[in-house]
Amino acid sequence: MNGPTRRDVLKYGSACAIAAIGPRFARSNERADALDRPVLGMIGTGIRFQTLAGAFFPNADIAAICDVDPSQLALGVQRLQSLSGSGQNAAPTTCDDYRRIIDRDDIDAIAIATPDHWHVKIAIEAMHAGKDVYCEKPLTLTIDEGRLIADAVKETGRVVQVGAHQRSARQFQLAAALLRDGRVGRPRRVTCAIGGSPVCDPLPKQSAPAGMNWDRWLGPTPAVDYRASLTLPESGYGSQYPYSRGHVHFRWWYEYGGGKITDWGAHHVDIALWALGDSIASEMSYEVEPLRVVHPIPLEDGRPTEDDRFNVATEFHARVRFANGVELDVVDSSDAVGVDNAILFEGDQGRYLVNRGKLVGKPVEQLAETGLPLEELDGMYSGLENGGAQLTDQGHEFVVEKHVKNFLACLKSRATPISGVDTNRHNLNVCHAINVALRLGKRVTFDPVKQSFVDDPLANSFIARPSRAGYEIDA
Ligand SMILES: NC(=O)C1=CN([C@@H]2O[C@H](COP(=O)(O)OP(=O)(O)OC[C@H]3O[C@@H](n4cnc5c(N)ncnc54)[C@H](OP(=O)(O)O)[C@@H]3O)[C@@H](O)[C@H]2O)C=CC1
Ligand SMILES: O=C1CO[C@H](CO)[C@@H](O)[C@@H]1O
Repeated sequence: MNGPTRRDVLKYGSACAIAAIGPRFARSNERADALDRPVLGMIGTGIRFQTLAGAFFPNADIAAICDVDPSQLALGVQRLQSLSGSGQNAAPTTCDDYRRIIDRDDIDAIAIATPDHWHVKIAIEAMHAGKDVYCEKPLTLTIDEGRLIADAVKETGRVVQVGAHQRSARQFQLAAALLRDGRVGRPRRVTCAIGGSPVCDPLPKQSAPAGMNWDRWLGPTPAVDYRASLTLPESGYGSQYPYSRGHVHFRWWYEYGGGKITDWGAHHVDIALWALGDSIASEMSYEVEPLRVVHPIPLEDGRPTEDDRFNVATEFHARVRFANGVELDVVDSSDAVGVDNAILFEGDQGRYLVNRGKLVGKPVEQLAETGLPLEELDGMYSGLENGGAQLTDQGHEFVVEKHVKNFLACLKSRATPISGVDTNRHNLNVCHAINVALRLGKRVTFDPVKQSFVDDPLANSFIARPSRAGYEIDA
């Protein structure tokens, strides 16, 4: 069955426009075989969609796409058409309500590339509707969302891959394995340089872009006015869109994201903790000290006092101390590591550095003599391929497609993907704890077993957030 059912139409009425923009997919194969080429629905057709579509397209049938903004949806359709060339297999149905996708019986899995405040709600509802889920990073916006999504994975047995795709890149896998194999001795400190978050001038209130469903964009977050700059930013990710409380720049508002700390912490902090052994963030209490922090507006009890401009920390240096003595530093600047964006691993016998372009340092130079840390690579994830003598995977698209293929393989094997919910959510909680310490400007201690901050009611007020009426998780 393709497209909306009668039940869909009765349930959601005409408010959700479905536009069939071409011939639909015909599914001739049986379900088990179909997982060789699963049918996918993609939710959120912004910048990330462009890359994800390219990664999924050769490996799955993209049957439906969804976005709350018709102009984004049109870009999504264009992208699929250009991927298909001839137009064959590039005719998804389109809608502005993700429930139309997760209710479809012919869709096996969904990919979520919406802003962060929608991730967990859509993912949980999709799992309960029987879908496997590829969900972009950062998986959660709060610590409690991590618990909720982990429970949903247990209850439903669905496969979930988080889009923390650096785990699929050879150089990050090797970097983690080298630390685990003791190639720099006993780990002392890992430093993640991730760059600061941007600052903006006050943004005037405006009508939301024509056709955009602003209420649905806000979803579970408080109802507020749309705001956007009248000019384009000079540079930076998403600089083709004006600064706004909305498209792309949602990252720089605590209501919808966590600034660089979660936006890039979801990559580098995850890799750092993978190297340190994963359970480090799920079993041991850790203390977070905000060594340096600048917010663009005053905060009161960690909450922004103005609502007309970005509010996340623009400059920061946080130190996380684990009970085993290892330290994790998360910094905005390159001072500590010498390049803008990288992870520096330091042990009592040496150091090395990794980022998306390179893996360098003495233990890397010595690999020809010492050999690859094969046992450690095997232990990190059973599905990890031995990449031979290769040290890096170049090319963002190539790595994302590897990550997508790992997800698709797990749809068949039902194994946990390389970036599964349980490890990911605990690692991301370190980022959430850092943000709480930065927002409160004080040291906090997080107990991952109890999932709460120790003796700290104010810090604990950040563990969960209420959902706006009508946008609670429907499971
Ligand atoms: N793994 C990685 O390396 C990367 C991951 N990402 C992640 O991908 C996600 C999207 O980021 P990005 O593409 O840059 O952001 P964009 O704002 O470009 O894209 C998000 C899209 O989702 C739409 N949207 C918002 N709410 C909903 C909803 N309820 N249902 C359907 N669509 C919705 C937005 O509409 P509107 O146009 O109205 O805003 C927008 O078009 C983020 O979580 C980000 O962290 C991003 C880049 C790289
Ligand atoms: O990898 C990435 C590239 O930069 C983007 C903007 O900061 C991130 O969201 C993304 O995860």
